[in-house]
Amino acid sequence: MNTPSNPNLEGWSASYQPLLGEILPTFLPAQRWFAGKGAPIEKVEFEQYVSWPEHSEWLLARIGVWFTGRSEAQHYALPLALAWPEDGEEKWRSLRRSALTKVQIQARTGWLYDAFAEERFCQLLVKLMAQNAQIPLGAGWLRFSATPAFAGCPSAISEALPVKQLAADSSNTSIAIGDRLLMKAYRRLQSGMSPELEMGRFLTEAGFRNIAPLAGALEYEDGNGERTALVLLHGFVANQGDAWRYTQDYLKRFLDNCLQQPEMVRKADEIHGLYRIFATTLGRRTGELHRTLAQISGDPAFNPEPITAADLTRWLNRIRDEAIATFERLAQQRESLPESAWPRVDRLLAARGALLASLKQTATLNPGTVKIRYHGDYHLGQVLVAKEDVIIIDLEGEPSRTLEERRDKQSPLRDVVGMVRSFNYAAHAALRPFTADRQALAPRLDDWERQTRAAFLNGYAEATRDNVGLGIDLAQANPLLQAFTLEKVCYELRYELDNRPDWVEIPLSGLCELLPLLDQPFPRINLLSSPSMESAMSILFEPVQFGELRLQNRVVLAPLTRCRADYQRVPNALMAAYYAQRAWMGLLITEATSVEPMGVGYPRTPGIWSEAQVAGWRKITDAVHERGGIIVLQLWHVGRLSDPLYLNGATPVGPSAIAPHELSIALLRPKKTYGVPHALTVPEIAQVVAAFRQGAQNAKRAGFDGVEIHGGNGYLLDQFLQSNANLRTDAYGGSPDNRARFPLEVVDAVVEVWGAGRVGYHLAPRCDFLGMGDANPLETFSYLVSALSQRHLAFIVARERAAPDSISPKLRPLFTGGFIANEGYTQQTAEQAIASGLADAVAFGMLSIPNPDLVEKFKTGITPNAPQPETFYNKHPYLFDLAEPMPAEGFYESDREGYLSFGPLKVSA
Ligand SMILES: Nc1ncnc2c1ncn2[C@@H]1O[C@H](COP(=O)(O)OP(=O)(O)O)[C@@H](O)[C@H]1O
Ligand SMILES: O=P(O)(O)O[C@H]1O[C@H](CO)[C@@H](O[C@H]2O[C@H](CO)[C@@H](O)[C@H](O)[C@H]2O)[C@H](O)[C@H]1O
Repeated sequence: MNTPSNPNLEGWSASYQPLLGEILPTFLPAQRWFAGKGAPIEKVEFEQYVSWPEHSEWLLARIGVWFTGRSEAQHYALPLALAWPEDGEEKWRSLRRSALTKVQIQARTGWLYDAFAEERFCQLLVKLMAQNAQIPLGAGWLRFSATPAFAGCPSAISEALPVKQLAADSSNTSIAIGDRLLMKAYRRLQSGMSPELEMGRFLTEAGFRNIAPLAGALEYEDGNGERTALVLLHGFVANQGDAWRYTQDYLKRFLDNCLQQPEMVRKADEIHGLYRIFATTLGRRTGELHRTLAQISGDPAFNPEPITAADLTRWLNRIRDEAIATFERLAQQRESLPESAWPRVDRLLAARGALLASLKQTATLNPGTVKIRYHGDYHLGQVLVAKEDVIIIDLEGEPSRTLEERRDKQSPLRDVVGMVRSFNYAAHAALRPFTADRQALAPRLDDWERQTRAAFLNGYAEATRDNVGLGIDLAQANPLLQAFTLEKVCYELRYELDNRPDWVEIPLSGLCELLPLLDQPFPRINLLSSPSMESAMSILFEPVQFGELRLQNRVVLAPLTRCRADYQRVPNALMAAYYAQRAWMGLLITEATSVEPMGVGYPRTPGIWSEAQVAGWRKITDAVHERGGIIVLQLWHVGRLSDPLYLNGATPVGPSAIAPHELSIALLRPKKTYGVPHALTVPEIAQVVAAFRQGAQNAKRAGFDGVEIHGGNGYLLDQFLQSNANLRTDAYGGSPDNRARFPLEVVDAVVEVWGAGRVGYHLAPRCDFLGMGDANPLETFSYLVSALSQRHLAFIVARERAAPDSISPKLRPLFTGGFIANEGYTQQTAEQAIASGLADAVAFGMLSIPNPDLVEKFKTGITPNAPQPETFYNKHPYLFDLAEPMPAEGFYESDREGYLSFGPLKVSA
């Protein structure tokens, strides 16, 4: 290490130790440009310095910073200068922000400060560039240079232009030299070709008009000829601020207006005209930037190249590694984040495996575009608004990456994704101050975001349409976009964890919005219809707690008989895929699952009495949990709704020996009516209760989050409850409390296993299912629901189409747990039901079958696919032919139809 030789600086050499030991370790982390925030500093050293010829009080220093537990140091440029009392009060005041410490030199007391705050120092740098000067430093040289663009600013050296440091909130230090030049001083030093210098030269030479022209540079060249950029000089662009500020100001005015003039709300589509013009221009200029960078110039560092399979694999591996590291950090820092962020953090951590797995599928897809040099850290803050146009600045790439990574050619879609994410950031940030009106304003910001995104993409498409390498239809879902979005949001999350922990909610919600996309044939994202903030604000998407179950949203999968298990009633991999696809729903209630062999009444419905069944279900619960979903098993006994065909020749059982009146056996052809059941004796009733208890225990071993007891739809518990099927005269028949005795015994047995907070109950108060009827439904169901409430069950599902004669509104106040409405609901009526207090959540049955992405469809406003009833219960010709051999996987290929495959999912703008 050099030692200072200049006599004027010798005096403060006494300050080195405190400077290195205390002052710099405190000063550095407070600087926005310091990249080592959060890591404990072990030591700081001067690595190189030179005092300036003719200016002995200026020192150009390179410092090294070492961190505890890390082998690699970071290097920074920190030119230093001294100020004395005789420099005057005004100068002292102006330097305050840049001061490091007071120094005592001989008899004088002065301040040591960052020399970029010194006007004459900056002016001298410009002058030396104009002279293409060279100054020896250590074994190398400081090399100053000017480009032809500098010639446009001759006055910059002939006049002593005023120097003004721009706001400190930046990765580097930017200094305006009059209104002619903009000097950007790099702080963190990385040796190698500077991407910003290289890009600036290329684009300036190519005559691209929407950047600030590169005018000059200062580089250090070491003894081996390796260069490090220290300062860049650009032409100054008169501007109205950067596009981030411009957008925030615009949105603040818009939101204020929305509150003051609510009638504007209705006209939201019409009112962003001017902003849309801006966004279109931004898109067009972005496209033109990429077009210029995609020109064949003869410079191998810039020539476009096709994207190869090896590129894709490399990129996706990097995205995966970064995502893993990001999730790791998220897990470590969870506790330090605001508590409101925890549910999202937990959901993401639970779903990380599925998110990462989705990348594998993307690897095989050829995007059909070229790879080129690109901006690399593209967001609204990187664009200056200049008159009616935009100027793109800061072409240095993501500061946290190595120079080589930043100079790598990539898909320009990365920039497109960067800007689209920035619109989302802008909407979230604009909403932050409006805490009291969030609910009302969020949909308005959604409108704005959607319109802005579409205008930007249209502008981009217009500028790149006829370019063979770039012209890609962004309205078409493109799986690479999802991978790049994942990459970008992970970057944002790391950035916010390091710099602005109170902003982490923005990338966290960005990541959560990617989760529902995993279920599509291969992960797809459509920039024109990606999930929005409005959705996040809809009441359907608010989390809710039912007992011990925490639902991420209020869209529940209704239990649906699908007849896809094997002939031994063992759940298979097909079923695992089906449930995993729907893991994004707030709660999955499985298809009805019989607790004992006497409780079955349909072909290929699953059971939960055998070990093979427990193992089959375990695969399903694992698949759902891997995606962060929660799933409860519906425990079932069909009672009299069966046939000896399913029961090894035995007679079905019921409360009384009466058949459902002339009712045909479901699915059986040729048609046949249900027979008269055997009336269960009291000891037999106890055996059925025991079978439910055992089923509940088995469900626990199969990894479920809870169970739902099937007490509706005309099955055994409902047969006991309703007066037209129960003619008993013992303790299980007669009054409502007697008829409810057996269902409640089942409840108590199941609660013993699970605790009430994880048990739900299914009922059908309309009494019109499968031969049911009650003399006084309101009295009967009120009794049962009150009894369930006293037992503190987590939830009930009331299957009853909403109509003037519904009794659900009367039952709802009797139950203190979660009330889930069901049958025939649409998104709109579901929202109304929840908003009016009629329900806490809504279970969707038929709509969930052809729409595994129902939550996403609701969020994006895409019309759900229509149900196809002919495929509900499996159209396989051997449905009833138990002797027919089944493939080892436990399902036929044709079982997929209407179950896992629905053709391409509809995606519309
Ligand atoms: N050529 C220019 N003309 C005028 N102002 C500029 C110019 N370049 C940058 N700026 C201003 O300096 C700020 C920081 O520039 P930028 O290159 O983004 O620095 P950083 O790399 O530190 O983020 C910009 O937001 C803008 O206000
Ligand atoms: O300082 P840089 O311009 O190099 O960029 C860094 O800081 C940005 C924050 O200022 C950060 O951008 C993120 O926040 C923006 C809003 O403040 C938002 O518009 C961007 O979309 C979001 O990525 C950027 O990522 C970081 O590199």
